[in-house]
Amino acid sequence: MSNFRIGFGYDVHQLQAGYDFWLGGIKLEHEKGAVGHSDADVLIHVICDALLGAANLRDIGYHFSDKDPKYKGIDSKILLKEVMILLRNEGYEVGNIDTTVCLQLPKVNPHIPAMKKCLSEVMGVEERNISIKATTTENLGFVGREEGVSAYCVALIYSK
Ligand SMILES: Nc1ccn([C@@H]2O[C@H](COP(=O)(O)O)[C@@H](O)[C@H]2O)c(=O)n1
Ligand SMILES: C[C@@]1(CO)OP(=O)(O)OP(=O)(O)OC[C@H]1O
Repeated sequence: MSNFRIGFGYDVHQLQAGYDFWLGGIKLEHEKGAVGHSDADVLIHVICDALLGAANLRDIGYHFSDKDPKYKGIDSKILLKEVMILLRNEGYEVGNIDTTVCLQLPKVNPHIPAMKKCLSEVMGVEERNISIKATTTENLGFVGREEGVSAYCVALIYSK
């Protein structure tokens, strides 16, 4: 009998000119990029938080402090790999994840296959178990004004 657990993640990063825009492990070409202590990949951050939450292992900032110079500019794929190790050390495997990126511009859809391939490799999880979706906020709020990007993730994990 498997033991199933669910987790949820939410994160926001500012968008500003002069920064790279990393999302789902790939770099998007855009006039603005995401601001953070790390590479500010909001999609990877919510995946980390949902997985950590599902395993009751606190959150991304608890494990990788945004005050620690070691993580300045770090590739979030490295953090996700670490989270997968923490998860598997506790005896868990990923069932599936479902994510939504809230972003006014640019369009995410054309990049979803590349993001899924990248995340599948980093996580060691089949692409069919990684869902990525996107929505604008119809020009409303900080996302609508193109001041920021947010994302949500739910994750199902299990142990045998
Ligand atoms: N940054 C985005 C936002 C949305 N999409 C896709 O467009 C569809 C319509 O967006 P609405 O906000 O009007 O619902 C949405 O369902 C996504 O398929 C996108 O690719 N990139
Ligand atoms: C990823 C970390 C660590 O570098 O920094 P940020 O890129 O600022 O991201 P955030 O989601 O705000 O917090 C988690 C931090 O631990």
